[in-house]
Amino acid sequence: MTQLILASASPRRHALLTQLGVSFSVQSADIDETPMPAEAAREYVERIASEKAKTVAAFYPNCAVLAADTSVVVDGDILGKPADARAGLAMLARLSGRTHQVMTGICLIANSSSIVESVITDVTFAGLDRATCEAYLATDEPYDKAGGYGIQGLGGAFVTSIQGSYSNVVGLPLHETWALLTAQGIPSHLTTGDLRNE
Ligand SMILES: Cc1cn([C@H]2C[C@H](O)[C@@H](COP(=O)(O)OP(=O)(O)OP(=O)(O)O)O2)c(=O)[nH]c1=O
Repeated sequence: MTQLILASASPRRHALLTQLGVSFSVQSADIDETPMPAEAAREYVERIASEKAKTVAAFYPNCAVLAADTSVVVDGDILGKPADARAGLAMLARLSGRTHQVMTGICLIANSSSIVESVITDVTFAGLDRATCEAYLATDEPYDKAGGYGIQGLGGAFVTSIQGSYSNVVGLPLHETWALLTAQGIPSHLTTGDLRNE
């Protein structure tokens, strides 16, 4: 059976793939994530996910490799991880009281082919005051997350509604990932009926 590698250092992605009951190992891919000039958000997350997968696949040609990239998108602008509290404050101010998109590109290299797709979730934030943003930025939660918030943590308090996949916001859309893996013959507990570890 083909071995699956998750090309990611993200603990959220590890937890989500584990949730699917898929056997995998982990190799992080360190790549330059700078957007190209005028690159559209969807192209960007798909390109970065592909580059992460390719980087790891080059070392493990006989394995299947899964990678993802998540960005927050507001008015077409791509928000990555805030470098510091000042950048985080600017991001939260842009997200306050409105709807933005969270886009995740996923790439699976398996059986000599590379498949890439992206999933979009609309996330609506309540209006945030400066003191609340500053209190949030004093925690360490925002700094390793696109857009400077985590819906699965304290940042969930800012979210009034979402439309689309929740797991996509956290970094790996479960349904689409499962469908991609299944199409390439990579089994999960759903294919094997093995729920003993759940
Ligand atoms: C919006 C949002 C993002 N995130 C996370 C998901 C991703 O891990 C991260 C975006 O950064 P990414 O560059 O997509 O991923 P990463 O650097 O964490 O991991 P790797 O490249 O090694 O796979 O933001 C949340 O955990 N919650 C949220 O609500």
